[in-house]
Amino acid sequence: MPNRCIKEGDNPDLTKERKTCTFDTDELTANLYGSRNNMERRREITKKISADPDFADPIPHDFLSREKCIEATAKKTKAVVQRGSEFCDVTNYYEMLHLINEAIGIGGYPLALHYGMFLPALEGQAEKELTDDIIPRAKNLEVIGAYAQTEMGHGTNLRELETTATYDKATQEFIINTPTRSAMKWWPGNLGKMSNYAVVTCQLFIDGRKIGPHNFLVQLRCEKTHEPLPGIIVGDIGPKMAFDTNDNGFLALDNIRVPRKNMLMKHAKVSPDGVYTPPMHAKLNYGTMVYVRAHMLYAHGQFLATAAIVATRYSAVRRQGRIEHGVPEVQILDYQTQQHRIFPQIARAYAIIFTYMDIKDQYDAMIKGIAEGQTDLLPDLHAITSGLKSVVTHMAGLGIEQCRMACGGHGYSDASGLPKLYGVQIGGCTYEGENMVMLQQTARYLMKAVASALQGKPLSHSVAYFGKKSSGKSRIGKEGGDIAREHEAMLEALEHAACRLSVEASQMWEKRGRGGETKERAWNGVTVEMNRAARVHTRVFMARSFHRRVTSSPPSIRPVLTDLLSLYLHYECVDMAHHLLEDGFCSGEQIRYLKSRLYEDLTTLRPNAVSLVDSFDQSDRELNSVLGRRDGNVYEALYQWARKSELNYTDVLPAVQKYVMPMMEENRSKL
Ligand SMILES: CCCCCCCC/C=C\C/C=C/C(=O)SCCNC(=O)CCNC(=O)[C@H](O)C(C)(C)COP(=O)(O)OP(=O)(O)OC[C@H]1O[C@@H](n2cnc3c(N)ncnc32)[C@H](O)[C@@H]1OP(=O)(O)O
Ligand SMILES: Cc1cc2nc3c(=O)[nH]c(=O)nc-3n(C[C@H](O)[C@H](O)[C@H](O)COP(=O)(O)OP(=O)(O)OC[C@H]3O[C@@H](n4cnc5c(N)ncnc54)[C@H](O)[C@@H]3O)c2cc1C
Repeated sequence: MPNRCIKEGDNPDLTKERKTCTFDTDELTANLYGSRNNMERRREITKKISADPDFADPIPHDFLSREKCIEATAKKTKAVVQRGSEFCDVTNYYEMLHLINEAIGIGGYPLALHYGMFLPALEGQAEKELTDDIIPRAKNLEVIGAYAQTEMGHGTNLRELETTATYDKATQEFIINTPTRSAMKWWPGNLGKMSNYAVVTCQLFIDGRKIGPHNFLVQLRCEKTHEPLPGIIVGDIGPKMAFDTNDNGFLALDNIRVPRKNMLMKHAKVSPDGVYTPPMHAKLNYGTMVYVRAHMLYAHGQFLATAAIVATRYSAVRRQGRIEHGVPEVQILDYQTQQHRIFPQIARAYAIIFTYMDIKDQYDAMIKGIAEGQTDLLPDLHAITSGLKSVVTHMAGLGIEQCRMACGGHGYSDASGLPKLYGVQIGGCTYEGENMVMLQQTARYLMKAVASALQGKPLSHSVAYFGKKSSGKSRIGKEGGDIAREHEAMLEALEHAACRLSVEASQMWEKRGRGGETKERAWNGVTVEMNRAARVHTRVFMARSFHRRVTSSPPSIRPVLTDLLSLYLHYECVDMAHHLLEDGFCSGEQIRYLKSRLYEDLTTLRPNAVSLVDSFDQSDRELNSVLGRRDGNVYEALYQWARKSELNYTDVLPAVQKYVMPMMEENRSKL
């Protein structure tokens, strides 16, 4: 079967892997990106960018200072903006996303938050009077914006943000102020140096009454000189774990006046005479976060895919050790432990991307509903995206780390691309709401679902399975080799576990309440269990999404996807075996059966492993990894990469000349 990656001059082990492919890689790629046309468009963009001198990196960013990286990235950003339409349809979200990944990379760029949050906030929350003015200018990049919500002292607990916006009826303006050091905005991406505007989240005060967090458009810098405006202190928060090319910033505002229309008033409003009208749903002001949580699933699925590509290809190329005496050294991909480390990451990357597709459909339906005055889809979507954001970022982080370690010593080198990838990706556990906090949002929703299920009330989409009657005993291992029924048995077992954990957490919560604790204190005594239930529920949602996509996939790729789904479900069930065993729903024998099936899956997938990762269709530019390169010619490339280290510009380093050589000389002369 064709694997389109095969080319002459490639590492022979990789070519051999590609020849064992049992499916058409292009079919799978097209399925993953929605259509053949989308796949072709991605490839055209890659080809054009790779050949364009404006996007060439004579020195890899690994060897540049942060300032030099930012300069190189800003230059490329300008080229993308000015010449974007030469490469792609700039109005197409996915084409633009691909263009930016190819042209710039993942470490941040001056417009990341402008496009990722500033514009979405204005489009989703501002009303016409404001949008008519600012959105065309923002889209035209006459101005650049950030989303400034988090403060030094508060990020999670939005209710306690300290920045104030006080309405002045006399002038019909808001006065925006940073009252304390801890009230300084801290962390917002692209706020420090790039943006001249920001959407700033403030506590709204009218007539001395605190109303709660609302968003305001504030100009930060002069449009001509880019100098901060009077009363505004703004800068970069300094080096951090990754996102080197993003100027995450700080901001203090000294009683800055903005006109009334600068409040984002699509949902909540303040009239000229200071009358406040609440939004039709209390949390519509938090809509930008729901948007990002939904869309970041795609990015994190792709991050995990990158790591899986690197680890799989490298493991096919690297030969070390023997499985039996007297035979040549084996590809490390033949070790069962290596397969067990890497293959679940391949499956999880597919699962995350497929889940994103479902969530995107739900998100679009929710937005349509809001436009028609209905918010009924919001609570379910908020609950499931809070859980998915948390589970996916954590899963992807663990997966990338496994892939990095699976590359041995070279995985520790920046040449692999994996340390940087991990640094960027793992930020997702924190931003858009710290994971432990967001899981509690899901858990709250589960508690309501438990109550509804007990009362026989209707259940919404993500928790509909709470209404199913459990069979009491799992059917795992009893389906006589019928793979579709085996999949269903595993899904049923996971649903049973999620439902049981939710009910038990609810009972623990109630029990503490009956013991005299307030609801809130009792909640804090059971949050570990609450979050556990939320995680399992979220993993059920992902498993169902994956299952749905596989069973509806074209017949040509369904067999390989079914193998991948088998591995995914067996792995998930073994990973959550304790939840399946705890109440006797599954027996020890059934868990042993799942493990043996998982080991069979590793062997089944082995011939298709490289082709499955090739199907993610990430280019060498996107991978940015010497170990993961498509042609597999790793060792020569590794040496050429190291030669570019600034330590190798001279054979004798100035530091050695200045300190180390004299020290050795002194020691020699002492003898
Ligand atoms: C587009 C592509 C994406 C690319 C990604 C670009 C990468 C760039 C990298 C980084 C960007 C990072 C940006 C940021 O981090 S911006 C800052 C993000 N900050 C947060 O996420 C803060 C997290 N905190 C919160 O969201 C909230 O404070 C809270 C939800 C934790 C708690 O809020 P609170 O007001 O205290 O509410 P309650 O818990 O009491 O809940 C009340 C009620 O409201 C419901 N609810 C809460 N939030 C929402 C929501 N967003 N939508 C709908 N409903 C919501 C909640 O469920 C409760 O419901 P109830 O039980 O029925 O009462
Ligand atoms: C790379 C990056 C980019 C960012 N970009 C932006 C941006 O563009 N705009 C912006 O406004 N912000 C941005 N942020 C800030 C980010 O949104 C916050 O850091 C994040 O929401 C977490 O909030 P926090 O820092 O207040 O964490 P904290 O809430 O202080 O978390 C610290 C610990 O306390 C725990 N904790 C806190 N509350 C609870 C609770 N109720 N129950 C149990 N445990 C709790 C947490 O679980 C965690 O373990 C960014 C952050 C990063 C790292």
